[in-house]
Amino acid sequence: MGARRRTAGRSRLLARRRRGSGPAAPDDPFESRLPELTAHIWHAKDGELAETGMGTMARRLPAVIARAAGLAWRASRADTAATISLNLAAGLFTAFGLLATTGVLTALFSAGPTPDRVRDALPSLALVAGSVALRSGLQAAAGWTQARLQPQVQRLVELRLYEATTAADLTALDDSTFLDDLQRAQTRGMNAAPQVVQHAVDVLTGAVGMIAAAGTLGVLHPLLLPLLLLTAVPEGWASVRSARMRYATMLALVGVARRKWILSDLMTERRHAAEVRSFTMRPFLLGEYDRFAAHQRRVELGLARRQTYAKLTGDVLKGVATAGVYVALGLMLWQGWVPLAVAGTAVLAIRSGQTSLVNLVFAVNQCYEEGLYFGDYLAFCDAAEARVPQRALPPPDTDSHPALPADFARIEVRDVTFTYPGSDAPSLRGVSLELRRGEVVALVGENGSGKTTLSRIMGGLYEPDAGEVRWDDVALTDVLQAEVWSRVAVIAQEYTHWPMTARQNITMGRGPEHRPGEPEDPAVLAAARASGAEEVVADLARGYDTLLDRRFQGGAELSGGQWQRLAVARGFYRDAPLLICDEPTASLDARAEHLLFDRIRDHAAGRTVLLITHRLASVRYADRIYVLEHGKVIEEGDHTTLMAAGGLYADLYNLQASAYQGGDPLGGHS
Ligand SMILES: Nc1ncnc2c1ncn2[C@@H]1O[C@H](COP(=O)(O)OP(=O)(O)OP(=O)(O)O)[C@@H](O)[C@H]1O
Repeated sequence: MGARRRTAGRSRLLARRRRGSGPAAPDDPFESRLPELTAHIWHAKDGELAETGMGTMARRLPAVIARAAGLAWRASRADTAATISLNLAAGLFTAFGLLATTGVLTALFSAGPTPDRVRDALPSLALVAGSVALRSGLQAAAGWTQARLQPQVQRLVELRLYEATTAADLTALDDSTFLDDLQRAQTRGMNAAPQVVQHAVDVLTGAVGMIAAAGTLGVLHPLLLPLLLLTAVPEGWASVRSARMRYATMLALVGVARRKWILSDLMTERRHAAEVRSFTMRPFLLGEYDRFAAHQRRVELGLARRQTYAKLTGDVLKGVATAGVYVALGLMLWQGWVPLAVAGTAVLAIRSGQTSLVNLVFAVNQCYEEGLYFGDYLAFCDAAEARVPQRALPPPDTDSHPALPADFARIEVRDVTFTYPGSDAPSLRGVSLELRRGEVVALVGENGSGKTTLSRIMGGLYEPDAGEVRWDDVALTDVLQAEVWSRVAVIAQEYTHWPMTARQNITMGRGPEHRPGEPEDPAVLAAARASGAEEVVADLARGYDTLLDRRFQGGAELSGGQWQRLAVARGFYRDAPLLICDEPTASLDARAEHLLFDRIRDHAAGRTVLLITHRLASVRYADRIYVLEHGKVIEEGDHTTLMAAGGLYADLYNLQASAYQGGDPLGGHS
């Protein structure tokens, strides 16, 4: 008794601990220390599916099939037409074979000596054999064309999505709804497309098989038709019920499955590997994973049990229905409504129709499910295409868009205002500035003041909500995007570590193709020398041909500063009249940083540079400095003027200078 009370007390204590920071209950995977998760894209449609009845499905199915057919038609007209006609022809021969069977049975069941009866049956038997062989050949050919269709459909849907996402306005990719829809379309919807086509063809095959069997029965005797339905309904019911149970179970396991994905990502991805080890996360992660996996196993074992019951019930009902059919057939024979040969053929037709109906019901279910995800994909593509700016498209006639002037005198930012989608406050409010040709102009300001946003507007990545950027008298928003991007080189604050060779990381797919053994492109060498990437490449095993990604064999990994030198080389290589450098030295060592600013000044000869940096020692030589605060220009002038003004720039500059001179940075002026 006392022991039981102690145990109960301990359980309460454990439960309290679990509610706090202790380990969660092994049998309750939802009492976890991981954050609560929303429904995952992979299962986003399960709820909708679980609640949709067969009637609704049947009503909505034609639209899904029409979309699948349209897609297949665009992917390959020949294969689509062949798939449909081969399936129809196979159905025709199924019916023909069944009808010919009556001839065989009639001959066999007629009076007379057996050899004569067999001889009489031979022509019909040849017809049956011929139609079975033809049907098999047609079905095999249909399978082949169907298999050919799959990769063509896949290619079409992938291309459409990537064409839209790479051309969509950059602000679309700042929009969380757009990103959610993209993820769902990419990870689930895109794969659903070939599945929908496959299941739509299965629906067609099942329907054709059903119609063939039903047609045969109708020809034999109209009363036989309801018998087909009677036997097929229980099995169809069991298969749909079992599929529904699977969906309901998947739905119940959404949270668990998603957590398992997250945990498996944490345990296998290279980017987490060092922290998993240094923070000794292994037992925690493995323990969490095991609890979720154990729960999932329990639920799935329960599902297997219930599915077996459903199948058993279906089988019993099917047995009862089949017995009913035989009784009905016996009665019809007894009454002389059908001859014995027709009854024999009817049994075969009913069996064939039964299989087709079960396949049909299953295909309808699958087609509908994949159709929901495919609908997501289509909706996303439409939305993404609507967000492709006119200026991204190739011009219908070249005169409709002006070119940027080759020898501009100045670039002017006039009264620019910009708010990110979904943000309440504007990131830029009436910003105006000017860059004369050949100048180095610096943008300075505290974190979040709007420097990167402004540089993106000047680089033609965002369009301002109000105001404009002009190159002499040409407004940037009138020019084709590709033209703007080719005239502006950007060394971005956040740049991509392209999983490509060192050379490709500099040329970015431009310039002459490099063949093995050929001398290096002088432009690549010059950009690498100016940026300091030359030393990085010299240390690589295969020089410019080294693949910069450890995930591939022979791939190399670079340090943060080494990557930054390559990113700078990329900007220098693109010989554009305007160079935007957004924090180009954040990861560089002191010597590399000093050298880089010198080289940016050299590079500027004849070009215009917009330099964004927090290293104020490097901006003192800029021709003009603009100071941003909360999206507004609050100061402008050269270093001397701004220092004399004693405003924010002077404060920030003195703060940095005093830190180097050993003064008290918090005191400001030492
Ligand atoms: N993609 C985005 N979506 C919504 N808001 C954004 C986005 N990018 C930046 N912002 C907001 O816009 C404001 C300006 O950001 P921006 O990156 O231009 O500042 P910054 O001056 O370059 O800062 P830092 O010195 O830290 O690089 C910030 O308030 C930031 O939160």
